[in-house]
Amino acid sequence: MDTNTYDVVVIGAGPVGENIADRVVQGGLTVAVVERELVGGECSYWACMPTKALLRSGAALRAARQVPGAREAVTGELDVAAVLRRRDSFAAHWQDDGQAAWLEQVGVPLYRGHGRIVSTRAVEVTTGEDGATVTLTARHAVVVATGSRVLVPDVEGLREAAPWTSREAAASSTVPGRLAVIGGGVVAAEMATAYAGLGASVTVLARDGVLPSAEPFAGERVVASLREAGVSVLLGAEAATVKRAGDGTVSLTLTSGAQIDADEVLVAVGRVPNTRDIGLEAVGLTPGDWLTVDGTLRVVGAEGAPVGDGWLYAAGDVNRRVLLTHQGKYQARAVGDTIVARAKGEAVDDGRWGRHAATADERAVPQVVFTDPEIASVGLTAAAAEAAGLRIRVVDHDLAAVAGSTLQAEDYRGQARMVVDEDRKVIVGFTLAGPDVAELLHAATIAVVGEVPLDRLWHAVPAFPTVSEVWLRLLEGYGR
Ligand SMILES: Cc1cc2nc3c(=O)[nH]c(=O)nc-3n(C[C@H](O)[C@H](O)[C@H](O)COP(=O)(O)OP(=O)(O)OC[C@H]3O[C@@H](n4cnc5c(N)ncnc54)[C@H](O)[C@@H]3O)c2cc1C
Ligand SMILES: NC(=O)c1ccc[n+]([C@@H]2O[C@H](COP(=O)([O-])OP(=O)(O)OC[C@H]3O[C@@H](n4cnc5c(N)ncnc54)[C@H](O)[C@@H]3O)[C@@H](O)[C@H]2O)c1
Repeated sequence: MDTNTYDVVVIGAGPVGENIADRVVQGGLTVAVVERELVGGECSYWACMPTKALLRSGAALRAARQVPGAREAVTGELDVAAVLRRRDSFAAHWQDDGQAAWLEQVGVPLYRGHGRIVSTRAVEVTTGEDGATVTLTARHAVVVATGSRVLVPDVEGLREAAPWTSREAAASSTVPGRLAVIGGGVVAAEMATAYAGLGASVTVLARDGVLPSAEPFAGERVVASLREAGVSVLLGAEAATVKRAGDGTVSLTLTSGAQIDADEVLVAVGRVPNTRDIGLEAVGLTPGDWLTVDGTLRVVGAEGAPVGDGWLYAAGDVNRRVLLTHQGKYQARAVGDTIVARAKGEAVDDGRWGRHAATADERAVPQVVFTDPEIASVGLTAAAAEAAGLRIRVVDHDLAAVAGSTLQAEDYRGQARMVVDEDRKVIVGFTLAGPDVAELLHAATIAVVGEVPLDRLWHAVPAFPTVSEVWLRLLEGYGR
């Protein structure tokens, strides 16, 4: 038997590629994984984990300062070196031995190198700097899980100024004195929060506002608290030119003519797919494009038909459905099980909420933005629900007006919003803004995914005195 032939070949060992391999092995097929950097991908080393570690100490300090008794015990500021050390450990010191060992343990061969599709079901891996290659052949499927990287916009001088991307922001061993941030999305909001907490003087150029795709109150509360923390948030501001001087200072000239000087500039205006050099031309697709997929995550061409006989799949960031680790891993479970089912000639259950469909990607995506306050949301915002043609009713409640919140912290500030589909009497969207609301989100996710009728939710009684009592207040606000 050709030892380079497997049932499935996965290109990319980020969180998504790892989980695809796991499902395929669980299903009794063989699989090989190709990775050119670190097993674990962006999330483990330069995204979710290190950034949340950078944010967590500041959040813990704020929480302690909001509770009399604990407040008095806090006698200093953040220990920056200790925060960075903890971050380093959460990034596994940028070593992937642990995750590579896991692949070995579950019986998945790892090919280290750059993977490129060369023909139907064949992936060539360039394994070393000498250009040595090995070709892997898949009996059933190839899955592209190559993720995404930062988008650097065409701002004059920006590339030459060697800006920070999310990678440098996540992994820096120093805190710049002055940090300018271009962008107002999730990365910009979280990194402005983290670096302000670590002592940097931060300016945010939020051309399109802060967290513009969330409920408006979310962005407003984050802007207010960033400003309270000393961050200069310039709404509507856009960089026109960027220049780094010999002493390292970066000068940004805005379209308004104003100038901002900083020690580093972080660019955080979105992502592009890692598809430039993966052999898409070999299957009639355009290198550099996001991959479009059908309901079972098979890559489709311009006409909407699967590539070839449907042997090519794409999951995670690279298909642009949802750029979040947990949704990518959810897709991984679906795609892994689908490939196994098709290989065994079993029926594929790709109907709405079917075992092989990633239905939640459409209308039930949970996300937590770890700013101050935390923004936890699932499903549609009111604006998105209206744009989707739903007849909705919005119910808001002040999170501070719940017994559990008053106990949680002095001067607790927050807001909750429930978006109800009036025709079906179910929740289609839920957003919480407040300290420590992240862990409240899953209840809302279950209500949205389960399409639990409002009159049944009255029987889901929140414990007293918890912040979850906001559920009762929202139902009372809606009326019985
Ligand atoms: C700063 C930041 C913070 C984030 N925080 C969160 C968060 O808190 N929660 C959350 O859910 N999401 C978060 N995300 C998003 C999350 O990181 C991504 O959604 C997730 O990493 C996508 O996983 P993936 O496996 O699709 O891609 P990736 O993690 O990008 O992994 C792809 C892998 O493929 C490899 N690869 C690429 N091309 C090739 C090739 N040709 N050959 C071989 N290997 C290749 C890469 O080296 C990489 O290891 C964050 C993103 C950023 C930028
Ligand atoms: N906690 C989390 O879940 C988390 C944290 C970080 C990142 N992520 C994920 O990573 C992805 C990337 O995050 P991101 O913040 O880079 O992207 P984003 O899409 O969240 O935000 C980018 C922002 O930049 C703005 N923008 C676009 N082009 C611009 C330009 N030329 N000049 C100025 N502003 C411009 C957009 O209006 C948008 O608000 C997101 O999809 C997000 O889901 C998730």
